[in-house]
Amino acid sequence: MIEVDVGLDLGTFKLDVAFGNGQGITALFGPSGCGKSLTLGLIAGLSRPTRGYINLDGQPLVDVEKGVFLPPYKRRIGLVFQDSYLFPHLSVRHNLLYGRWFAPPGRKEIEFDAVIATLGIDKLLGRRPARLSGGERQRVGIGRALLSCPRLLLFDEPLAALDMSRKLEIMPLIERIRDDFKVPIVYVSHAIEEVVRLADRVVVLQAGKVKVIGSPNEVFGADVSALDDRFDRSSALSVIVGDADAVYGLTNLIHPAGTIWMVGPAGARGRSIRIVIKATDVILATAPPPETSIRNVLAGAVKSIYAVGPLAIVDITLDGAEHLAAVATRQAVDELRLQPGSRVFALIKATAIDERMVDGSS
Ligand SMILES: Nc1ncnc2c1ncn2[C@@H]1O[C@H](COP(=O)(O)OP(=O)(O)OP(=O)(O)O)[C@@H](O)[C@H]1O
Repeated sequence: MIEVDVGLDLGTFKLDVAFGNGQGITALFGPSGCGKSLTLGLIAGLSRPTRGYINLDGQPLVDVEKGVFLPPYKRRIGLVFQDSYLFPHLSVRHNLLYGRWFAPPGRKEIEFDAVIATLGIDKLLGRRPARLSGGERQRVGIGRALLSCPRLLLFDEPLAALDMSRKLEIMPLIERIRDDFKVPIVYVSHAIEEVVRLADRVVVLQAGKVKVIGSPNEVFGADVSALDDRFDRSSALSVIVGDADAVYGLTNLIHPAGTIWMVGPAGARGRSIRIVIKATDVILATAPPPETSIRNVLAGAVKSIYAVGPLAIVDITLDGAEHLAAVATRQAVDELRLQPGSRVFALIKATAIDERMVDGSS
């Protein structure tokens, strides 16, 4: 486990963060320039903090006050970046075996064949990186990091350069790495869908400081004041997969506030998954609508209303206690006479929820 409590003074930018992780994936999330990559660099040992300490599994990696600084190659931390920086003159196999050099003697518990099988890269072993697609390069980069038998994996926007279908291929692999190899991961991203799908806990950074720490549901479903990026707000809901409608290609999801239909498959019936709903995809009503084309009606009560210019963010406590954020015009909020405590029905188009929004992990 990692314990971080560090400061870094770069003159124009000051970083001051404290957080820990557990098993699974801890996401560092926040807007561009908030300090996510700097934090990863401090954990990896690519730069030195100006104050504080970082411990990994109880071992000090850096402790400014005690003058401790373990060099990066002794930390047993694997790195995966947006671009994997594979050695162009080496085959995929030799790039992977390069990662092996960093595994400590007698500690090769992560096996070459298992990594190849998990990442589906057996057919690529003889190729040079120039002949790989972006998604394939990322798989190899992940494999190389994993084969060093790291105590921790750091991912810095690993999917940012990939298109949506490549992202959908790689995300389950990251989940399998978490589940099969049990290596804890610190994952930097500013893509909310990725974070909600992958993260077990989220550390939200803002202007170099930790703003909030919690599960995706707590962080993205919390008070609207928890996140500043208000017009990019989304909520994470935990649902159980119900029946699929093969004729129409829809899947029924069960939530205490109502049933939800989504487009496409969501995996096995009875599975617990998270879905993400953008605040701009939610329409508010004060009574359940009669006949409409809207499939999804979730019941709840207004918790708070936050006005920003002509718009308002309405934070709803759904029946069953999860939160859902909606964006509406202030005019609509006034006409509906919404105020904290008002009974409200959130209408969400089925097309707003699809397989991109589904957590495939559980
Ligand atoms: N060596 C440096 N000297 C001075 N300022 C720096 C240095 N490196 C980064 N910064 C600044 O520190 C801030 C945080 O940078 P960082 O790369 O951690 O952001 P980030 O949250 O990872 O952003 P992004 O999502 O865009 O990658 C930025 O304002 C950046 O300009």
